[in-house]
Amino acid sequence: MGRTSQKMYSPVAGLADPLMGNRNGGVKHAAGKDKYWVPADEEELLAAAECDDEDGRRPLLYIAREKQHPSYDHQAPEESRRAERAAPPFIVNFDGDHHEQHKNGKLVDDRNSHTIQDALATIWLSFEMLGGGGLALVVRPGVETERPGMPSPATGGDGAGLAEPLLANGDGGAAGQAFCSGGKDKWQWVPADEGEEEQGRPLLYRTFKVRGILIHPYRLINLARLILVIQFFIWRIRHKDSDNMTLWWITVVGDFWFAVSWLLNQASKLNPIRRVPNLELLNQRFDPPAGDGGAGEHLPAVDVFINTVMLNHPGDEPQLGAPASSDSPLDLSAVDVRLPMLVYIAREKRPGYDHQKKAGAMNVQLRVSALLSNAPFIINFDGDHYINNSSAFRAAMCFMLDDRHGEDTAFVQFPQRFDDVDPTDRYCNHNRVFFDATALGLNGIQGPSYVGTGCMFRRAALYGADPPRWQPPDGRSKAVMDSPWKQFGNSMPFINSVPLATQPVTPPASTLDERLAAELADVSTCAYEDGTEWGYGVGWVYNIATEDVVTGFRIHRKGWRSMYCAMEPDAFRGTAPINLTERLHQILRWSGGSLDMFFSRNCPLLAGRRLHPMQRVVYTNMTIYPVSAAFIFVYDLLPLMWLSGDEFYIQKPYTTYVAYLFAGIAMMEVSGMVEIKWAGLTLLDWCRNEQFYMIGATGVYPAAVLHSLLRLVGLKGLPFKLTSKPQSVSGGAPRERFAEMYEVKWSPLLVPTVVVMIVNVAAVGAAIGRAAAGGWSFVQLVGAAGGLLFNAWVLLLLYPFALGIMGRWSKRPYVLFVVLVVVLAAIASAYLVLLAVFAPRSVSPVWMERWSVVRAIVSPANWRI
Ligand SMILES: O=c1ccn([C@@H]2O[C@H](COP(=O)(O)OP(=O)(O)O[C@H]3O[C@H](CO)[C@@H](O)[C@H](O)[C@H]3O)[C@@H](O)[C@H]2O)c(=O)[nH]1
Ligand SMILES: [Mn+2]
Repeated sequence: MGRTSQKMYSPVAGLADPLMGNRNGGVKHAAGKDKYWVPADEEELLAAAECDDEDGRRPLLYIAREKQHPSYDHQAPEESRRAERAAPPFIVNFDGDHHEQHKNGKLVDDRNSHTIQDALATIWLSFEMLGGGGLALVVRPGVETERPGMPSPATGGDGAGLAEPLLANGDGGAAGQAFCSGGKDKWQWVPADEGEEEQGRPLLYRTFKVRGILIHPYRLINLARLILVIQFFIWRIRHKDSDNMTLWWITVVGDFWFAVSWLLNQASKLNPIRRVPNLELLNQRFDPPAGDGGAGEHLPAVDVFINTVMLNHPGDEPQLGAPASSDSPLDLSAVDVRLPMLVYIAREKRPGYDHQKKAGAMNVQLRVSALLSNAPFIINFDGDHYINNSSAFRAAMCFMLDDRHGEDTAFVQFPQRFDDVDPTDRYCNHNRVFFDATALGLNGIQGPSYVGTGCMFRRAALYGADPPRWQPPDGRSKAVMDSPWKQFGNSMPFINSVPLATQPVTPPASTLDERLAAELADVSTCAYEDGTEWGYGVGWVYNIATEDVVTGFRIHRKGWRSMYCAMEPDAFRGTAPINLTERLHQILRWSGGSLDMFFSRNCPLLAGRRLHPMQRVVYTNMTIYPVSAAFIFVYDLLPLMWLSGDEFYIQKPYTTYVAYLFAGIAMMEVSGMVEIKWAGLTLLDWCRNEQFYMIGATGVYPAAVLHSLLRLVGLKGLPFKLTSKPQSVSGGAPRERFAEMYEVKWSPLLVPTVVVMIVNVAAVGAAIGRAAAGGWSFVQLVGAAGGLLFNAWVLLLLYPFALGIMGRWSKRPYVLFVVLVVVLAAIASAYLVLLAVFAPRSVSPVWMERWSVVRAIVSPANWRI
């Protein structure tokens, strides 16, 4: 398909000014490659949508830039059009469940609409599988009416809520001050940076620490627990007394591992830090409104990366937006608008080349954007996430541009928040404990880990540069300048762009001529990365299921910091898997990937001294945690003992052992209770977290351990599945709410947890049978009660799992209890019968008498009538 260069840049229907790259004008490409490259136009987009085979995907580049096109909506459902009209000027929304977002008219935060325009953003969409159906992108041009901290029509003239995004009620005032004093739910936090303020430096963000009345008891409890744990081990070693020494050893090792993993997990939580961006100050310093003399600098540019992968979308075809026309809902004639450049990339995929999934797509975006806009900052979103608070980009800028640690800050991570999770959050999709407690602990060290989406990066950090605080005195960053082609590949324009990526303000994007188009095509090929450091030392990291944690780790390892920014309304929101099996596969991917990282050259224990010692502890915990599950699994099966005829004790004196365990667990739980206070969580959030940990620990984490062992001996390991998302169906009958949650999808991953459940229920039944048989001493009774407590605890933790495998029945949870009681009664009586038959002496005479009656009735001798 030869195209003249003139045609290449001519407008196509649906876009006012698209610039399409194709490689035909290029000079670098061997003719043999041609079949992988096609001109990008509308028909091709449609054709590509139908091509969803994994290998041999053709690359596609589609560029629309600047001005004039008011709406670019792939789905263009009537609802979304209405929302567009109702909402203020500038919206970017990319989300798999677009329709739902519009339902309540609450598509995005509608109070401010400047983010993208102010930050001069460029948007890059990378299609893994051009499916369009679930993707909706609405880009609306900004109108010069409102600005954070200024009266805005959308907030009825009260811009205070914008100036202080962390104040839920918008009770503004000087940023940070009101946050700690006025906010009624924020009494837990006090300023921690007063000294810095005195030096008269402008603080683009404020730092808060937990109020002493909470944090001191918290630390004290954990110190006490540490002492208790040490005491416990001394006691156990001194009392090598057990009915079964093998089990004794297993439990000593197991308890020791639990102690270590508890320490790894707890240590990083002791100094939680919250940071609050001061948007008002940012606005004063940068881009002051017209009439202010215009003395301020401009905010740096941001490239916005969005990956989309469509899964199971039944025959949805992308629709390109309607051409701008007279009945367009927006009249832009009177406003000064600048629509960001919009680039669609479907990179080349070719048999024989590992496309490296998301990491591969990110790296192509990194290169293509370097050639077109080369913004010093990048923000990335998964296809299933969208922007919810348009002040978010500016909030991130507060951290990047602050005088204190700004230039050493590689990324600003926002929490992941989710829509359409059932209200009880049955499978802990919200991950509140991580995002509201753990992350704040990391914030007090070197910074939060990168979690894959909703994260603003400094481009140079992704290229492997050293942070200024670790740069050699001669000012040259070795990592970036040494033999650049070996690191970055052969594209000279790309290599030339690298040093410019650190400039605060990016020069205007280059003009898209034929040579550039060829270059863009070239950097999107599979072969481009051959023999380079892409995926290793440069960009997103390859060959791992959790590219996010590793990519963040490599950046921290170089000595960069990161910042955590939770704001209200949530900066970004996304979708989560609410089906049990999907959720388990998700955490299998995470835990398997994490363990792979531990056993790789990116092991945190191997990192150099630039990694903060406590940050090393954090990453060690983050990668090795699945190992605990091996022990948890064994412990969960210990109740099997109840089924054996004889009773025995793992550790004697048994009551002391139980007392230690009880005290240790109680202290841990109390510590958790204090933690939810300062994290602003509910008891339910916390319970769900405990429950889901146990669910993972019984089935998924052991599988992850198995996976890593397979990989260690050179096998392939387990295959990881992509998370499938709740599908939104446009039109038709309204779907059942959370239908996906009630679907039972069998998978081997469910089996171990089912086994643990059966064992524990059976143990309780047997214990009841035994107790009923009578003849127990007091000590035996106490032992039995302790055992029962353990069983009940395990079962309570597995409750959401039980609901999950009940499918639709879980809408009536009482069914579960009826079944439980019936099963327990059945097991208890069966156990009693077994005892009567095989060990009559251990059954009390009363039961034996009854038993003889029963036997007489069922005895064949009496069957004759
Ligand atoms: O071949 C692929 C696969 C995935 N993606 C993108 O990766 C995202 C993450 O996949 P998803 O199925 O949503 O998995 P989650 O478990 O929800 O993802 C979490 O965990 C991943 C690491 O396992 C991180 O990359 C994600 O950012 C993080 O949200 C998708 O939305 C896509 O945007 C691609 O671009 N290409
Ligand atoms: Mn996701």
